[in-house]
Amino acid sequence: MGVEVRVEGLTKSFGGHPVWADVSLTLPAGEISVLLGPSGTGKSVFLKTLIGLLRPDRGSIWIGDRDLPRLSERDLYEVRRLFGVLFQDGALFGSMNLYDNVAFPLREHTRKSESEVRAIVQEKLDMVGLTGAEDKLPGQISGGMRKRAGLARALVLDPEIVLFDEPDSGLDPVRTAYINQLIIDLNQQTDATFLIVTHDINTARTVPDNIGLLYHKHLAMFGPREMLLSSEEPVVRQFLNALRQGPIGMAEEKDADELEAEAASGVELPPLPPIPPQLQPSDGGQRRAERPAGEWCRDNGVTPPPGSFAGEAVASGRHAADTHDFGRGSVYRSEVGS
Ligand SMILES: Nc1ncnc2c1ncn2[C@@H]1O[C@H](COP(=O)(O)OP(=O)(O)OP(=O)(O)O)[C@@H](O)[C@H]1O
Repeated sequence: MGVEVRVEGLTKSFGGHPVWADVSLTLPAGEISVLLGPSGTGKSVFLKTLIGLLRPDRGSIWIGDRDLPRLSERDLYEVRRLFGVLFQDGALFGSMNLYDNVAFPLREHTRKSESEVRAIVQEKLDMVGLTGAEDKLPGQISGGMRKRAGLARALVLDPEIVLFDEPDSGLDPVRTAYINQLIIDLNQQTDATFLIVTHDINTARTVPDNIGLLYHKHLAMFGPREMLLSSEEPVVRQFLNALRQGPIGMAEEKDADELEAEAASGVELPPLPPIPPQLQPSDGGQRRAERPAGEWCRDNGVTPPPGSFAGEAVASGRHAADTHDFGRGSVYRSEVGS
């Protein structure tokens, strides 16, 4: 079972230049969260700070009663074992085959016998669909396979928190769809707490339980997926819908003249697109963290964008027979139409 990570007032700068300041958020135990933000807003720095590779200027990272930035090197080493990290390029050793790459953390950090190591490595390779590829070298396989091998290695010590640094970078849309499905399935199987840094809007819209957006040196918003996908907040709306209109410009923030010109031009923002269904585990089961479609909007009195949840009863076989859920979708459709 994953653990909650509570970040309070986290601030990081390099040479007096702030990357971000006063970031506070909670990664709920066992849930999938996505962190978005324009290039250079410090998403990778945030991941590195979470695992203690970078020290923040101020603030706390609570895991249970332990505040990571305040731990001694020795205690930090212990806490790091709670984390599994999928680095952008998989960070595999080029001279080792996949088996030895995945076995590496077990041989390095545990005293397991080679037969125990073998059982665990086979299990993890199977989880990511790489059974049979044990003898391949990283250079002999595709980028998508390298990501999956990196993921098997990130999971080998049964982490409670898994960090993904751009799991979709360099992948084509089909491979990205596969890796997204794998992330959902692994979350179902492990119940670990997942944090994904990505630029892929489709991933952000369909995979996570929560979304956060870093912008202009602070956390613009963090919350349940439906909250951000129904938000009218300009920067959230612009980013999650990949629009040119809004406060984010080519170099990060538009200046006052650009914004004024945009307002004067009378360009109307397109309406918010429907909230798409969240990806479901491929075995037809349920993730522990999963919430019924539309629940957040309903509980918070938010009318979702027109067309939201309309396909839910069809998209997920599980809900098809659930007339209550289907009824809820219908209510939204009629509310929206009225
Ligand atoms: N070790 C470091 N020393 C000094 N500056 C750094 C260091 N690491 C990162 N930075 C700076 O911090 C800022 C944020 O970088 P980071 O790589 O975290 O952004 P990002 O949001 O992950 O970007 P991208 O989406 O392009 O990957 C950048 O301006 C970068 O140059």
